[in-house]
Amino acid sequence: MLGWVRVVLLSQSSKRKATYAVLFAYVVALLAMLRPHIWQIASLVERFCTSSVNVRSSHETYDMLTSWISSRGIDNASRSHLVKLNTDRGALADRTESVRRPLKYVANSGVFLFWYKGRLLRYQATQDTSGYFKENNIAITCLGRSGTILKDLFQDCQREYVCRLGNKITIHGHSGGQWTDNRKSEARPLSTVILNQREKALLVDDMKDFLNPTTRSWYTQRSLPYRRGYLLHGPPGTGKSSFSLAIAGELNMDIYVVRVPSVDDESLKCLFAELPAHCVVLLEDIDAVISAHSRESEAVHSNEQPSFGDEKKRVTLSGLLNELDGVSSAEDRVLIMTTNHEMKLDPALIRPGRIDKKVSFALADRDTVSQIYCWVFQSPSETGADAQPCGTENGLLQAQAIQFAHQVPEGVFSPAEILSFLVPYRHDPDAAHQSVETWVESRQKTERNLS
Ligand SMILES: Nc1ncnc2c1ncn2[C@@H]1O[C@H](COP(=O)(O)OP(=O)(O)OP(=O)(O)O)[C@@H](O)[C@H]1O
Repeated sequence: MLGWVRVVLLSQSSKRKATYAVLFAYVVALLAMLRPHIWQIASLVERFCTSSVNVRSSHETYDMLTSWISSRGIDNASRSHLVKLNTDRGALADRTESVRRPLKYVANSGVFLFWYKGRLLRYQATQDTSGYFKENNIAITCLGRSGTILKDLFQDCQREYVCRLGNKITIHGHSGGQWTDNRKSEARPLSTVILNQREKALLVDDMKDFLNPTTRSWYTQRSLPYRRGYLLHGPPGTGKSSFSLAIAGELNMDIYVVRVPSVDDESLKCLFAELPAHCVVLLEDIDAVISAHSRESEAVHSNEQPSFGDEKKRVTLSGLLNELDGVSSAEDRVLIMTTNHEMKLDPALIRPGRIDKKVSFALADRDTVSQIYCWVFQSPSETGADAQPCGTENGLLQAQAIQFAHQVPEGVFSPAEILSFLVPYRHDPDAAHQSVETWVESRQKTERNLS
């Protein structure tokens, strides 16, 4: 700096030299005066002359941003990294046998600068701690009051991320009132969920029709709330959850799964407030909701006073209805509820408008058993996304499937039970035929002993 000043002064006339010297002295004096206030000035500049975008690690946008940053090695400059298993969809697809659990390094704390489209941006990673819960945050900041460059950056991150997703959907779980893990999973083909063909086609068409843009404007023109609810009911292991995940893949929508027994009104409210538009919401085991009536009768019939800490908070019917009917529900979401106990549901919960279509998932009949058989034993070339179990092209397999289905009593076993019997015999169908009768007898004997 001083060298530069010397060069400038030497090349000028003596009158100019004096002017520059005075100017330089003023600048130095001004800087010296401002020195004690340098942090206040920096914070004022930050407050009034910058724009920023924040992302939280519990949101998928965090994955989008960190993947974009890491793929360009921008965060190599950071000296503190968080190491995670890389569950990005692209990373899973690229995964080789030798790297079964690819690692991903994300800048964990600290600040660094990087260039994007000719502008200098700041990356700042911090960690928020509230109680036991820790969350990483990233703020991207640019100079200037317009955040357009940041929006461009996030659009780039999103484009790249969606490109890598391919055929995968994100399954969002939750911990209490916060969406936590977002598992990326290859969309399960609908053909692998075995259900009465006609019933399945009607249900899928209904959902697709609901999501059609013309349907949306039809609802809007008539001021009807644009939502549609489905109730999938039936015994455990009949494919209700599997169908919900498969339909999310078919509709190319992410799915948000709420385990109703593990939330209360407050956490349900937080979860619904964070739901995006255009997604599938799956409320599992909806019969765990308690109505005001059942609360009262529980209190009357219980002789024991609940001791301190015994009381487990649950979702109340009114709490759930508030969320279903509330402002945050009026988006193009497909709402699916599942239950093993349809008869226990309060009529208010399943009235038309909240539940528009009910579908029964039953224990396996002959047709279901033979479809499961074909699905297990058909060759890999026949198990593509559009493959139908028991396609007419494989006559021998069909005949064996029908024979097997006659060895299993109808309406007794769930598809999950039949699958669990067949899978160990997947390379030996003859052994499956020989063992099935003994298996049926032993299962029925166990059932009799239990009842
Ligand atoms: N109809 C079906 N078609 C294909 N697979 C099925 C079907 N039913 C069950 N399965 C298999 O059984 C397992 C359990 O199924 P799933 O969780 O979908 O049942 P569920 O009805 O949701 O059970 P629960 O009521 O206990 O939640 C899954 O691995 C699934 O692949």
